[in-house]
Amino acid sequence: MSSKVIRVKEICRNIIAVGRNYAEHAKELGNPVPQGNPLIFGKPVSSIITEGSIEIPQGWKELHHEVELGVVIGKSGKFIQEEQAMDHVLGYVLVLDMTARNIQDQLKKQGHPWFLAKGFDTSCPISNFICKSAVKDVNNLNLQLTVNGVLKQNGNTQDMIFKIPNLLSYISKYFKLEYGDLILTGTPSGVSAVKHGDVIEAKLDDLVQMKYPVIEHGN
Ligand SMILES: O=C(O)/C=C/C(=O)CC(=O)C(=O)O
Ligand SMILES: [Mg+2]
Repeated sequence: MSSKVIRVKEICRNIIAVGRNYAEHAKELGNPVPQGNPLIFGKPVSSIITEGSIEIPQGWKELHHEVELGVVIGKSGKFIQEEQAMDHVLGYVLVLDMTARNIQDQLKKQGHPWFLAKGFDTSCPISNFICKSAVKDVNNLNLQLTVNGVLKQNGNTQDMIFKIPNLLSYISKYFKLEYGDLILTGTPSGVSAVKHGDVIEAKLDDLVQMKYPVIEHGN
């Protein structure tokens, strides 16, 4: 499998995202750290981009970057046991869970879903695929993100509250995981707003890096 190029955008049929999975990020937004079960939400597959620009819808003011480890499912499964969960992983991608924070805050106040704030076109830029066998320890991967060369996020997967086997086991109780599905595992602290003309660069250890310019419609 390692020699095969996997195009995640072409095989992905469902994106399931985890929120508040790093305590420092939950705290920086004034949110409680999840107790018991992970916080789950969705993004549409149409939000994935693999090249081009992140496009801010016209007039949106507070678009935050969230760098995250994405897990790509290789084997379908329902009610996956934690002990077998890693057998269902094909590999990984680096992901930006772009989030319109002010819109998310309004939606939260109204008790509405976050879908608009997190699911608009271009809100899920991803890197090239990384084969599972290329990753020595998925629980010790550095996630870094810069905006215009300035370091904003610098986290490590060792700080995830819910680790990958736990997440896959929990999610698969309610959603049958299929080949190509993408699981976003949450962002470390340091999220901040970007604007037209900014350039976001992110890297996952020395495994992969990616670069996305930001544009706003109407500029
Ligand atoms: O609850 C909030 O205000 C915000 C939560 C998130 O955006 C969660 C994430 O997407 C994350 O932690 O990565
Ligand atoms: Mg996120």
